[in-house]
Amino acid sequence: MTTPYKIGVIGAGNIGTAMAALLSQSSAEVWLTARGARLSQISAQGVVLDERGSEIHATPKTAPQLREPMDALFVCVKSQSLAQAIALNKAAITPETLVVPMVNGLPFWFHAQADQMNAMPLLDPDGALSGLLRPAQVLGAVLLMTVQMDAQGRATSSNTPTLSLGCVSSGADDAKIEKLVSYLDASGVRTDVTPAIREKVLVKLLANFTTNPLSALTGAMLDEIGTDPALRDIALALADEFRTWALGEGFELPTNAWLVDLLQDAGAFPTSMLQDALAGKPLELDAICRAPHALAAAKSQAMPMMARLLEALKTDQTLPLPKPQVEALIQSLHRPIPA
Ligand SMILES: NC(=O)C1=CN([C@@H]2O[C@H](COP(=O)(O)OP(=O)(O)OC[C@H]3O[C@@H](n4cnc5c(N)ncnc54)[C@H](OP(=O)(O)O)[C@@H]3O)[C@@H](O)[C@H]2O)C=CC1
Ligand SMILES: CC(C)(CO)C(=O)C(=O)O
Repeated sequence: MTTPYKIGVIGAGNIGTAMAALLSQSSAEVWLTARGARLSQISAQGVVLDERGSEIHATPKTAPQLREPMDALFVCVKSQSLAQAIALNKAAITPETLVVPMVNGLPFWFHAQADQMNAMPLLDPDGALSGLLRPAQVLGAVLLMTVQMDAQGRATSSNTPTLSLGCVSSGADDAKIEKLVSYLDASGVRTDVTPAIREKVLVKLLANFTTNPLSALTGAMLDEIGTDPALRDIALALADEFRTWALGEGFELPTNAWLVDLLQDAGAFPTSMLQDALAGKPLELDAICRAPHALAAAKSQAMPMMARLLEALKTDQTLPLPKPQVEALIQSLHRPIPA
């Protein structure tokens, strides 16, 4: 008997549920981890993904944590839970396992080189990620997919999943990556392997940095941020700050005209951070906002607009803010920044 190709998916939220359902369409043995009531639910009923009207039902193997080595691991938790999730599932990770963190924001591996992770403090606070993972086994990922799960645990995806993968350092095993891509292809996940994964991450992060905290504070949808002059000015000031930092890192990012088109075309879509704010969940502020802000500060580049938004997000008020407070905030964000 041949040994099956084993893929672990950590976290049965929006993305993990969708990935487990899709990957179960290939011949891989798929494991999905969850906790509490969600673990009981997926163990009893499997997972369901509605992909633009066609339903995928799948019954991946389920567990609270993985206890055997995997060929590949997709880590589908929020960025602030990444280190803890990797540590909890370390039995699944051998030096041969490909590990794909599927999280938004600046990745912990962004400054990885050959055999050194050089992880960023805010993104790997206790060094767990650098301690457990070799740079050559980590694949950077940019996932273009919009998934939302209802109270019954049924996930709905409104677009065809598109995934860009890329090695984060030299020394990666191309044959292993090709094999993983063949399972993704068989799952209906359109995948490309790119040498420009850092640039792709920054292009997506440009959109997240400029819209996510602003939407969480104001409740604005993407098209509103792209259309309302007061909100758009704030978003474009944030884009200028982010673009300047990225240029210092060696990456030239798309223009403000590109960003405005993207926002206007997105329609009345709530950012992932606004969705979290509305659900009372913790926000991915470290990976999306604080880490770029801290890296810029380390190079003596101020990000005054982001600093003001982070200050506004420090309060323990319910988000989004009530309308009068939103108006006051927008006015204050338009005041000149003191020298
Ligand atoms: N939703 C989307 O359309 C998109 C999301 N992303 C990004 O993908 C990442 C995941 O997002 P999303 O799926 O929406 O987030 P969710 O909050 O829906 O899912 C995260 C899941 O991880 C679970 N989890 C956390 N820690 C563990 C653990 N140690 N063991 C098992 N499960 C754990 C959570 O469980 P519990 O509920 O128990 O905490 C939750 O079910 C984020 O970085 C997001 O920004 C990227 C593109 C699109
Ligand atoms: C839609 C987009 C690009 C907006 O920032 C996003 O990825 C998010 O909200 O997480």
